[in-house]
Amino acid sequence: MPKIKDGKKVLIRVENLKQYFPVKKGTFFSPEHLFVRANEDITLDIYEGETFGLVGESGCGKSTLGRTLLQLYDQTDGRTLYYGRSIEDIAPKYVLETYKNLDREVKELHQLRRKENEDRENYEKLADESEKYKALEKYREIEKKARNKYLDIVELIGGFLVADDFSEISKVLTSQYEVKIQAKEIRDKIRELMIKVEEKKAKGKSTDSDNENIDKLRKELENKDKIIADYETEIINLKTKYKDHPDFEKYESKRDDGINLAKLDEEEMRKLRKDLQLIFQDPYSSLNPRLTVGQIISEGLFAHNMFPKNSEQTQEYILSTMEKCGLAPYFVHRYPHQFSGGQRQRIGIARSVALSPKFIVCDEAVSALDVSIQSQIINLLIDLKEQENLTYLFISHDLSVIRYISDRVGVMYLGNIVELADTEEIFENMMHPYTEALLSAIPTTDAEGTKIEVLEGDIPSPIKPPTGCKFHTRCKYATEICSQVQPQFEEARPGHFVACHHKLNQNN
Ligand SMILES: Nc1ncnc2c1ncn2[C@@H]1O[C@H](COP(=O)(O)OP(=O)(O)OP(=O)(O)O)[C@@H](O)[C@H]1O
Repeated sequence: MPKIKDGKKVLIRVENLKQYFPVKKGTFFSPEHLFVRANEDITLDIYEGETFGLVGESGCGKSTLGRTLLQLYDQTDGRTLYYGRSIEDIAPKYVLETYKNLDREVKELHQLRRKENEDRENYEKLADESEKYKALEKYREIEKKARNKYLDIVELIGGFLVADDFSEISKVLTSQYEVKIQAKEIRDKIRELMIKVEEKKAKGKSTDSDNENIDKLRKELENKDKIIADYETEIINLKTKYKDHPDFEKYESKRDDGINLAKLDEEEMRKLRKDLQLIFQDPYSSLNPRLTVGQIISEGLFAHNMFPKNSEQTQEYILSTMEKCGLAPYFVHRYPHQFSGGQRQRIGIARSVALSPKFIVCDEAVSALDVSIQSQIINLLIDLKEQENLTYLFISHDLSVIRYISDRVGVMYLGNIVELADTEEIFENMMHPYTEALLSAIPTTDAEGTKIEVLEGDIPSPIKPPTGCKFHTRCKYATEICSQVQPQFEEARPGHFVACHHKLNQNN
């Protein structure tokens, strides 16, 4: 069940996301362990069916964010929740671990809460401004850690969090979940066998034994579902024990069935790969030159057991996907080198779309193409989004493309999203000085002779970024506080988020 916010379904929720890359510096005898802080403290929701545009100067961390959401990197910290499938469907093991170790998990949460309180009191006591700023940063770090831990637990157990003793709760939740994992494995097996049956049918082979196996598995599955329902009754009964606690409802309402992508193991993530796709900038390097178009598109279909090999049904599906992406049917046996850049990008798109994904990261997907071809590919992406109910994270340094395609836009600077709002709101009523500078740097025809403002100064190093607001070294509005305190990313107007001590256009 997808999460609903402001009447819209959330597909991906990112909270306090961090992605650091280690770099070694220093001398041989005293190596200094440093990190490129490519993404820092990113919090955002991506809604089902929207195109979320991401802009910012080169190296600010756009690609890293796209790839981290897809878990192509092991994220350093934070939560990435996916609502496109149910927990039941994937039955990830991390849920079982949480249920099994509830007691320990909740103890860790209490420890973090104590530390958070200590750090807050310490911060409130300090008089010296500079020390106070440092203490505030420290307190905010621990506050985030405690919050993430709290959500990791409460989203899975809800009102049970009020309990003093978790042994009974842990036992019943673990027992039920173990059966859910078994049920999920049976469902996977049935799906695999059904594909096998289709393949055998296409070759004219007998499928009797497979059909028998499928029937057996279906019966087994029915049994498992009954056991799950029995445990559910037990869980409901157990809840009555805690229902009168004053905090029960508060915690119960925090239940959430988003899949925490960062906690999935490789095999679980592999199953979700078909949902979460990436379209690259360079169509040349992303296609295997030794495979024909048909093979390129079918590779994923077979890997994910979506279609039987050698069947007419599969061929028809491949041809219809090609047609949707503007590729003629006779291209099916051709190799990538026989196509132009735009056509190759269409092949890359067809390969992704064939998997019926839910979310696609388009990383500079049109940047390598001629301008005339760019608009064809952008329009193809828009059409596909409507037809297939897709959701895009559209990364581009080209502001006019972003404005054209995006429903909402996030502006990144040195690893942080500094502003986020509806597209027109960003372009007409930007509140962050960086957005203002970025937008005024758009090359425009300067007919009235107005000065075109270009962002001055080099981008600071993401290894040792400036303290406080990272943009303060280049910001014309910066004051003392900007160099000391990192501004909070807050909702300044409905749906308009910004992290700045001196927000622009506040009265618009
Ligand atoms: N795998 C990696 N290992 C180490 N550092 C990396 C890695 N990937 C990216 N970085 C660094 O992280 C920072 C953000 O890079 P990223 O490619 O995400 O930026 P970008 O905004 O997409 O830039 P561009 O528009 O130039 O692609 C850069 O400093 C980059 O050098």
